[in-house]
Amino acid sequence: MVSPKYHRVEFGSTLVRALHGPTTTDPYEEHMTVNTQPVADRPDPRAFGLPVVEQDQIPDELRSLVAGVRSLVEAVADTEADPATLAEVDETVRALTDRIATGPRQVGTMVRRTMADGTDELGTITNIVAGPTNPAAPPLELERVEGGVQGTVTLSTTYQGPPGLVHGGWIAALLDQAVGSASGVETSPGLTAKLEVNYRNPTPLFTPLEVTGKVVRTERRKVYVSGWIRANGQVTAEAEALMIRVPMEEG
Ligand SMILES: CCCCCCCCCCCCCC(=O)SCCNC(=O)CCNC(=O)[C@H](O)C(C)(C)COP(=O)(O)OP(=O)(O)OC[C@H]1O[C@@H](n2cnc3c(N)ncnc32)[C@H](O)[C@@H]1OP(=O)(O)O
Repeated sequence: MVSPKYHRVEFGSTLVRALHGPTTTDPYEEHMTVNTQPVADRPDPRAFGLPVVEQDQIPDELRSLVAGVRSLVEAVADTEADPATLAEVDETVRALTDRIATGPRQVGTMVRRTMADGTDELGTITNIVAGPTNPAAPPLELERVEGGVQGTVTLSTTYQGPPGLVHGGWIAALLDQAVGSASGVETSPGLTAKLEVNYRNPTPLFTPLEVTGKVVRTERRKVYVSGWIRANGQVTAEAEALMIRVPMEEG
């Protein structure tokens, strides 16, 4: 049973009121048996009023559009086209935006994807680091490894801080995602209470970055997780994080 405290959960500016805990007949629970955590100990987003989309149900056309818009953002960020061309493209982009603006999805819409090893993972569909429908996300696709998760991402100038380097805030964002995901798949989903980042070496753009999160230990709802970013085999940043799992018991 999800704690009453979490029957009111704020996701950004939206107050999500979950009126009922998960029901025992919910088919969603049957999909969660891949995880080591017993199904009853994992929260069902729908009990919080949050819809769940299956990642493989996202239309190929939307995936392609997301990738195209990501390329557009990169092209815009770096363009030196002449003003007449810019004005023409601006008008076209605005017209296209009007065509696809069907209204926002419900804030907090979740996506469930199955990792390569068969583990199910839940995330928000527009998550800024890994959301599959978010062109502003790099995106980082993490896979299960022993004790946590790992994935590779290559960042362009859209993520630039110092010349040729990834912005420090984005380094923290990648690490936050990795530790959050590691905690989620190894235990159950939670929120980051603390994230300490050590920037050991510059993190380069246009270079495959290996991003890792591994659970170190768990104490009740507290999950201690470490994270690393490596470029060309060298650690560029590391993190120590404390995740707090969504409570499943009263109190
Ligand atoms: C349906 C489910 C959906 C889930 C979606 C997941 C999506 C994931 C996406 C991933 C995206 C990436 C991730 C993101 O971007 S997460 C987004 C960034 N993080 C946040 O916004 C979190 C904001 N903070 C909070 O909401 C609360 O403070 C939390 C939830 C963290 C704890 O408040 P809560 O009232 O629940 O906890 P409690 O007071 O009962 O304490 C419990 C225990 O924890 C210990 N403690 C607490 N805080 C700290 C601290 N700062 N240092 C040390 N210890 C701390 C406390 O002493 C106690 O210990 P003990 O007495 O047991 O020893």
